Amino acid sequence: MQLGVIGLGRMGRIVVDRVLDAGHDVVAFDLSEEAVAAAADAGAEPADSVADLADRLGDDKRIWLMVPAGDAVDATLDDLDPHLDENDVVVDGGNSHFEKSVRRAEACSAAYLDCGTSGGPAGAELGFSLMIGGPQWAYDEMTPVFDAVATGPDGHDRMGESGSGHYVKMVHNGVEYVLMQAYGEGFELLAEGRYDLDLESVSRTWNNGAVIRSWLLELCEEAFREEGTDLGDVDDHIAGGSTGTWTVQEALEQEVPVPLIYQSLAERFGSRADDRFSRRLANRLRYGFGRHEVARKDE
Ligand SMILES: NC(=O)C1=CN([C@@H]2O[C@H](COP(=O)(O)OP(=O)(O)OC[C@H]3O[C@@H](n4cnc5c(N)ncnc54)[C@H](O)[C@@H]3O)[C@@H](O)[C@H]2O)C=CC1
Ligand SMILES: O=C(CO)[C@H](O)[C@H](O)COP(=O)(O)O
Repeated sequence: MQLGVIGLGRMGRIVVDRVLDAGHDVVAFDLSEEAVAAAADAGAEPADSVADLADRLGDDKRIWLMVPAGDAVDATLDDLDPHLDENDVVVDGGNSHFEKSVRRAEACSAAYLDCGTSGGPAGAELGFSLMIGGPQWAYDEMTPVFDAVATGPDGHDRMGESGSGHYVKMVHNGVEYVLMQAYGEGFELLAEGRYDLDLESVSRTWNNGAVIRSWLLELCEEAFREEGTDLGDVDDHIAGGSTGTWTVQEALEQEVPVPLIYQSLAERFGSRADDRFSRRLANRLRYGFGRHEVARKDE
Protein backbone atom coordinates (compact mmCIF):
# COMPACT_ATOMS: atom_id res chain seq x y z
CA MET A 1 0.00 0.00 0.00
CA GLN A 2 1.06 3.61 -0.58
CA LEU A 3 0.26 6.16 2.15
CA GLY A 4 0.58 9.92 2.08
CA VAL A 5 1.44 11.41 5.48
CA ILE A 6 0.99 15.14 6.12
CA GLY A 7 2.48 16.42 9.39
CA LEU A 8 5.80 14.87 10.36
CA GLY A 9 6.23 16.00 13.96
CA ARG A 10 6.43 13.83 17.08
CA MET A 11 3.45 11.69 16.09
CA GLY A 12 3.43 11.86 12.29
CA ARG A 13 7.02 10.73 12.09
CA ILE A 14 6.11 7.60 14.05
CA VAL A 15 3.32 6.90 11.57
CA VAL A 16 5.84 7.21 8.73
CA ASP A 17 8.42 4.93 10.35
CA ARG A 18 5.97 2.21 11.38
CA VAL A 19 4.27 2.15 7.97
CA LEU A 20 7.65 1.95 6.21
CA ASP A 21 8.78 -0.80 8.61
CA ALA A 22 5.68 -2.80 7.68
CA GLY A 23 6.78 -2.74 4.03
CA HIS A 24 4.44 -0.05 2.69
CA ASP A 25 5.40 3.04 0.69
CA VAL A 26 5.10 6.54 2.15
CA VAL A 27 4.90 9.96 0.51
CA ALA A 28 5.60 12.61 3.15
CA PHE A 29 4.87 16.34 3.45
CA ASP A 30 5.28 18.91 6.22
CA LEU A 31 5.58 22.69 6.24
CA SER A 32 9.03 22.10 7.71
CA GLU A 33 11.56 21.21 5.03
CA GLU A 34 13.79 19.64 7.69
CA ALA A 35 11.00 17.28 8.72
CA VAL A 36 10.45 16.26 5.08
CA ALA A 37 14.18 15.69 4.58
CA ALA A 38 14.36 13.55 7.72
CA ALA A 39 11.40 11.43 6.57
CA ALA A 40 13.09 11.05 3.16
CA ASP A 41 16.26 9.85 4.92
CA ALA A 42 14.12 7.21 6.59
CA GLY A 43 12.84 5.98 3.21
CA ALA A 44 9.76 8.11 2.47
CA GLU A 45 9.24 9.85 -0.88
CA PRO A 46 9.40 13.60 -0.19
CA ALA A 47 6.69 15.98 -1.41
CA ASP A 48 7.08 19.76 -1.47
CA SER A 49 3.39 20.67 -1.15
CA VAL A 50 0.00 19.10 -0.49
CA ALA A 51 -0.70 19.17 -4.25
CA ASP A 52 2.62 17.48 -4.98
CA LEU A 53 1.83 14.78 -2.41
CA ALA A 54 -1.58 14.21 -4.02
CA ASP A 55 0.01 13.94 -7.50
CA ARG A 56 2.52 11.37 -6.28
CA LEU A 57 -0.23 9.18 -4.83
CA GLY A 58 -2.11 8.58 -8.09
CA ASP A 59 -5.62 7.02 -7.93
CA ASP A 60 -7.30 5.69 -4.77
CA LYS A 61 -5.33 7.94 -2.47
CA ARG A 62 -4.78 6.96 1.18
CA ILE A 63 -3.74 9.96 3.28
CA TRP A 64 -3.00 10.36 7.00
CA LEU A 65 -3.08 13.84 8.56
CA MET A 66 -1.02 14.31 11.73
CA VAL A 67 -0.98 18.11 11.97
CA PRO A 68 -2.02 20.12 15.05
CA ALA A 69 -5.78 20.08 15.67
CA GLY A 70 -7.68 23.14 14.46
CA ASP A 71 -6.78 25.49 11.61
CA ALA A 72 -3.97 23.30 10.28
CA VAL A 73 -6.44 20.47 9.61
CA ASP A 74 -8.84 22.79 7.74
CA ALA A 75 -6.02 24.39 5.74
CA THR A 76 -4.69 20.98 4.74
CA LEU A 77 -8.14 19.73 3.75
CA ASP A 78 -8.75 22.89 1.69
CA ASP A 79 -5.53 22.20 -0.23
CA LEU A 80 -6.28 18.48 -0.59
CA ASP A 81 -9.92 18.58 -1.59
CA PRO A 82 -9.49 19.51 -5.30
CA HIS A 83 -7.38 16.35 -5.67
CA LEU A 84 -9.81 13.97 -3.92
CA ASP A 85 -12.76 11.82 -5.01
CA GLU A 86 -15.09 9.29 -3.36
CA ASN A 87 -12.60 6.42 -3.80
CA ASP A 88 -9.98 8.18 -1.69
CA VAL A 89 -9.59 7.94 2.10
CA VAL A 90 -8.37 10.65 4.48
CA VAL A 91 -7.54 9.84 8.12
CA ASP A 92 -7.23 12.62 10.72
CA GLY A 93 -5.07 11.06 13.45
CA GLY A 94 -4.81 14.22 15.57
CA ASN A 95 -6.84 15.39 18.57
CA SER A 96 -9.62 17.11 16.64
CA HIS A 97 -12.95 17.95 18.26
CA PHE A 98 -15.45 15.25 17.23
CA GLU A 99 -18.05 17.76 15.99
CA LYS A 100 -15.49 19.34 13.66
CA SER A 101 -14.65 15.88 12.39
CA VAL A 102 -18.31 15.23 11.56
CA ARG A 103 -18.48 18.53 9.64
CA ARG A 104 -15.21 17.82 7.84
CA ALA A 105 -16.40 14.33 6.88
CA GLU A 106 -19.55 15.83 5.36
CA ALA A 107 -17.56 18.43 3.40
CA CYS A 108 -14.72 16.17 2.26
CA SER A 109 -14.80 14.71 -1.26
CA ALA A 110 -13.08 11.56 0.04
CA ALA A 111 -14.17 9.09 2.73
CA TYR A 112 -13.09 10.62 6.04
CA LEU A 113 -11.97 8.69 9.12
CA ASP A 114 -11.57 10.44 12.47
CA CYS A 115 -8.88 8.59 14.37
CA GLY A 116 -8.11 9.14 18.04
CA THR A 117 -4.48 8.24 18.64
CA SER A 118 -3.11 7.29 22.05
CA GLY A 119 0.36 6.22 23.11
CA GLY A 120 2.50 9.31 22.61
CA PRO A 121 6.12 9.09 21.51
CA ALA A 122 6.36 5.67 23.20
CA GLY A 123 4.21 4.45 20.30
CA ALA A 124 7.35 4.48 18.14
CA GLU A 125 8.28 1.10 19.58
CA LEU A 126 5.02 -0.20 21.00
CA GLY A 127 2.56 1.08 18.41
CA PHE A 128 -0.47 3.23 19.16
CA SER A 129 -4.02 2.59 20.32
CA LEU A 130 -6.31 3.86 17.53
CA MET A 131 -10.02 4.72 17.97
CA ILE A 132 -11.60 5.20 14.55
CA GLY A 133 -14.90 6.61 13.33
CA GLY A 134 -16.31 6.74 9.81
CA PRO A 135 -17.39 4.50 6.92
CA GLN A 136 -16.77 0.78 7.38
CA TRP A 137 -15.36 0.32 3.85
CA ALA A 138 -12.76 3.01 4.44
CA TYR A 139 -11.79 1.45 7.78
CA ASP A 140 -11.45 -1.97 6.10
CA GLU A 141 -9.41 -0.44 3.28
CA MET A 142 -7.01 1.19 5.75
CA THR A 143 -6.63 -1.90 7.95
CA PRO A 144 -3.09 -2.75 6.74
CA VAL A 145 -2.00 0.78 7.72
CA PHE A 146 -3.83 0.63 11.07
CA ASP A 147 -2.21 -2.76 11.79
CA ALA A 148 1.20 -1.16 11.21
CA VAL A 149 0.60 2.05 13.18
CA ALA A 150 -1.23 0.42 16.11
CA THR A 151 0.19 -2.20 18.46
CA GLY A 152 -1.32 -4.72 16.02
CA PRO A 153 -4.85 -5.85 15.08
CA ASP A 154 -6.07 -5.52 18.70
CA GLY A 155 -4.71 -1.97 18.93
CA HIS A 156 -7.32 -0.44 16.63
CA ASP A 157 -11.02 -0.71 15.99
CA ARG A 158 -13.87 1.13 14.34
CA MET A 159 -15.87 2.75 17.12
CA GLY A 160 -18.83 3.61 14.87
CA GLU A 161 -20.04 6.39 12.62
CA SER A 162 -18.27 9.63 11.81
CA GLY A 163 -17.04 11.50 14.90
CA SER A 164 -17.06 8.47 17.20
CA GLY A 165 -13.29 7.95 17.00
CA HIS A 166 -12.47 11.45 18.19
CA TYR A 167 -15.33 11.26 20.71
CA VAL A 168 -13.83 8.16 22.33
CA LYS A 169 -10.37 9.77 22.32
CA MET A 170 -11.78 12.91 23.97
CA VAL A 171 -13.21 10.83 26.83
CA HIS A 172 -9.92 8.87 27.00
CA ASN A 173 -8.17 12.16 27.68
CA GLY A 174 -10.66 13.06 30.42
CA VAL A 175 -9.82 9.75 32.10
CA GLU A 176 -6.11 10.52 31.58
CA TYR A 177 -6.52 13.81 33.51
CA VAL A 178 -8.12 11.98 36.44
CA LEU A 179 -5.47 9.27 36.62
CA MET A 180 -2.74 11.93 36.57
CA GLN A 181 -4.51 13.83 39.33
CA ALA A 182 -5.00 10.67 41.42
CA TYR A 183 -1.33 9.68 41.22
CA GLY A 184 -0.39 13.32 41.89
CA GLU A 185 -2.47 13.50 45.07
CA GLY A 186 -1.21 10.17 46.38
CA PHE A 187 2.41 11.06 45.81
CA GLU A 188 1.86 14.55 47.28
CA LEU A 189 0.62 12.99 50.51
CA LEU A 190 3.57 10.60 50.54
CA ALA A 191 5.98 13.51 49.88
CA GLU A 192 4.48 15.76 52.57
CA GLY A 193 3.49 13.03 55.03
CA ARG A 194 5.09 11.56 58.11
CA TYR A 195 7.66 9.20 56.57
CA ASP A 196 10.82 10.08 54.65
CA LEU A 197 10.10 8.09 51.49
CA ASP A 198 11.93 7.44 48.26
CA LEU A 199 9.12 7.94 45.73
CA GLU A 200 10.98 6.17 42.94
CA SER A 201 11.11 3.13 45.18
CA VAL A 202 7.40 3.46 46.04
CA SER A 203 6.38 3.73 42.39
CA ARG A 204 8.66 0.86 41.34
CA THR A 205 7.18 -1.32 44.07
CA TRP A 206 3.63 -0.37 43.06
CA ASN A 207 4.44 -1.05 39.41
CA ASN A 208 5.33 -4.63 40.27
CA GLY A 209 2.06 -6.34 41.00
CA ALA A 210 0.09 -3.60 42.78
CA VAL A 211 -3.57 -3.02 41.96
CA ILE A 212 -2.75 0.53 40.78
CA ARG A 213 0.13 -0.38 38.42
CA SER A 214 -0.13 1.30 35.00
CA TRP A 215 1.86 3.02 32.26
CA LEU A 216 1.22 6.41 33.86
CA LEU A 217 2.64 4.99 37.10
CA GLU A 218 5.69 3.78 35.16
CA LEU A 219 6.03 7.38 33.95
CA CYS A 220 5.83 8.53 37.61
CA GLU A 221 8.70 6.13 38.39
CA GLU A 222 10.68 7.55 35.44
CA ALA A 223 9.97 11.13 36.60
CA PHE A 224 11.21 10.45 40.17
CA ARG A 225 14.28 8.63 38.83
CA GLU A 226 15.19 11.46 36.43
CA GLU A 227 14.12 14.50 38.49
CA GLY A 228 14.63 13.25 42.05
CA THR A 229 12.11 12.24 44.69
CA ASP A 230 11.19 15.95 45.24
CA LEU A 231 10.88 16.51 41.44
CA GLY A 232 13.76 18.99 41.57
CA ASP A 233 13.02 22.19 39.66
CA VAL A 234 9.87 20.94 37.91
CA ASP A 235 7.33 23.81 38.11
CA ASP A 236 3.77 23.40 39.44
CA HIS A 237 2.24 24.77 36.22
CA ILE A 238 0.24 22.36 34.01
CA ALA A 239 -0.31 23.40 30.39
CA GLY A 240 -2.82 22.05 27.86
CA GLY A 241 -6.43 21.34 28.75
CA SER A 242 -8.38 21.52 25.50
CA THR A 243 -9.44 17.88 25.35
CA GLY A 244 -10.43 17.85 29.05
CA THR A 245 -12.50 20.99 28.53
CA TRP A 246 -14.34 19.33 25.65
CA THR A 247 -15.00 16.25 27.81
CA VAL A 248 -16.54 18.37 30.57
CA GLN A 249 -18.59 20.42 28.06
CA GLU A 250 -19.98 17.23 26.54
CA ALA A 251 -20.75 15.76 29.97
CA LEU A 252 -22.71 18.90 30.87
CA GLU A 253 -24.63 18.67 27.61
CA GLN A 254 -25.43 14.99 28.20
CA GLU A 255 -26.16 15.62 31.92
CA VAL A 256 -23.65 12.93 32.88
CA PRO A 257 -21.88 13.69 36.18
CA VAL A 258 -18.09 13.69 35.78
CA PRO A 259 -16.92 15.42 38.99
CA LEU A 260 -13.46 13.84 38.95
CA ILE A 261 -12.73 14.90 35.37
CA TYR A 262 -13.98 18.42 36.11
CA GLN A 263 -11.92 18.59 39.30
CA SER A 264 -8.78 17.46 37.47
CA LEU A 265 -9.33 20.06 34.76
CA ALA A 266 -9.95 22.78 37.36
CA GLU A 267 -6.72 21.78 39.09
CA ARG A 268 -4.90 22.44 35.80
CA PHE A 269 -6.46 25.85 35.38
CA GLY A 270 -5.73 26.63 39.03
CA SER A 271 -2.06 25.74 38.54
CA ARG A 272 -1.63 28.65 36.14
CA ALA A 273 -2.55 31.41 38.59
CA ASP A 274 -0.28 31.93 41.55
CA ASP A 275 -2.36 34.81 42.94
CA ARG A 276 -5.91 33.44 43.07
CA PHE A 277 -8.60 36.12 43.44
CA SER A 278 -11.01 33.64 45.05
CA ARG A 279 -8.51 32.82 47.80
CA ARG A 280 -7.81 36.50 48.43
CA LEU A 281 -11.54 37.19 48.69
CA ALA A 282 -12.07 34.25 51.06
CA ASN A 283 -9.20 35.54 53.17
CA ARG A 284 -10.89 38.97 53.37
CA LEU A 285 -14.41 37.56 53.95
CA ARG A 286 -13.23 35.69 57.06
CA TYR A 287 -12.52 39.15 58.51
CA GLY A 288 -15.98 40.31 57.44
CA PHE A 289 -17.94 37.56 59.16
CA GLY A 290 -15.64 36.66 62.02
CA ARG A 291 -13.11 39.49 62.47
CA HIS A 292 -10.40 36.91 61.77
CA GLU A 293 -7.06 38.49 60.96
CA VAL A 294 -6.47 39.24 57.25
CA ALA A 295 -3.17 37.94 55.91
CA ARG A 296 -1.57 40.74 53.85
CA LYS A 297 0.82 40.33 50.89
CA ASP A 298 3.86 41.87 52.54
CA GLU A 299 3.54 39.74 55.68
N1 LIG B 1 2.25 14.40 21.19
C1 LIG B 1 1.42 13.49 21.67
O1 LIG B 1 1.72 12.75 22.62
C2 LIG B 1 0.08 13.27 21.03
C3 LIG B 1 -0.39 14.13 20.04
N2 LIG B 1 -1.62 13.90 19.47
C4 LIG B 1 -2.16 14.77 18.44
O2 LIG B 1 -1.47 14.53 17.21
C5 LIG B 1 -1.43 15.74 16.44
C6 LIG B 1 0.03 16.04 16.11
O3 LIG B 1 0.72 16.17 17.34
P1 LIG B 1 2.32 16.19 17.42
O4 LIG B 1 2.91 15.29 16.42
O5 LIG B 1 2.63 15.99 18.86
O6 LIG B 1 2.61 17.70 17.00
P2 LIG B 1 4.00 18.32 16.52
O7 LIG B 1 3.91 19.76 16.83
O8 LIG B 1 5.15 17.55 17.06
O9 LIG B 1 3.98 18.11 14.94
C7 LIG B 1 3.07 18.73 14.08
C8 LIG B 1 3.72 18.81 12.70
O10 LIG B 1 2.75 19.30 11.79
C9 LIG B 1 3.40 20.23 10.95
N3 LIG B 1 2.39 21.11 10.40
C10 LIG B 1 1.69 22.08 11.05
N4 LIG B 1 0.80 22.65 10.22
C11 LIG B 1 0.93 22.02 9.03
C12 LIG B 1 0.29 22.15 7.78
N5 LIG B 1 -0.69 23.04 7.58
N6 LIG B 1 0.69 21.36 6.75
C13 LIG B 1 1.68 20.45 6.95
N7 LIG B 1 2.33 20.27 8.12
C14 LIG B 1 1.95 21.05 9.14
C15 LIG B 1 4.43 20.93 11.81
O11 LIG B 1 5.45 21.52 11.03
C16 LIG B 1 4.92 19.75 12.66
O12 LIG B 1 6.02 19.09 12.05
C17 LIG B 1 -2.11 16.81 17.29
O13 LIG B 1 -3.45 16.91 16.94
C18 LIG B 1 -1.96 16.27 18.71
O14 LIG B 1 -2.93 16.78 19.59
C19 LIG B 1 -2.38 12.81 19.81
C20 LIG B 1 -1.94 11.94 20.76
C21 LIG B 1 -0.69 12.10 21.47
O1 LIG C 1 -3.78 13.32 23.55
C1 LIG C 1 -2.74 13.32 24.17
C2 LIG C 1 -2.42 12.25 25.13
O2 LIG C 1 -3.44 11.29 25.19
C3 LIG C 1 -1.77 14.44 23.95
O3 LIG C 1 -0.63 14.34 24.75
C4 LIG C 1 -2.42 15.78 24.04
O4 LIG C 1 -1.54 16.74 23.53
C5 LIG C 1 -2.83 16.13 25.45
O5 LIG C 1 -3.39 17.42 25.43
P1 LIG C 1 -4.08 18.12 26.68
O6 LIG C 1 -3.26 17.74 27.89
O7 LIG C 1 -4.03 19.57 26.37
O8 LIG C 1 -5.48 17.61 26.75
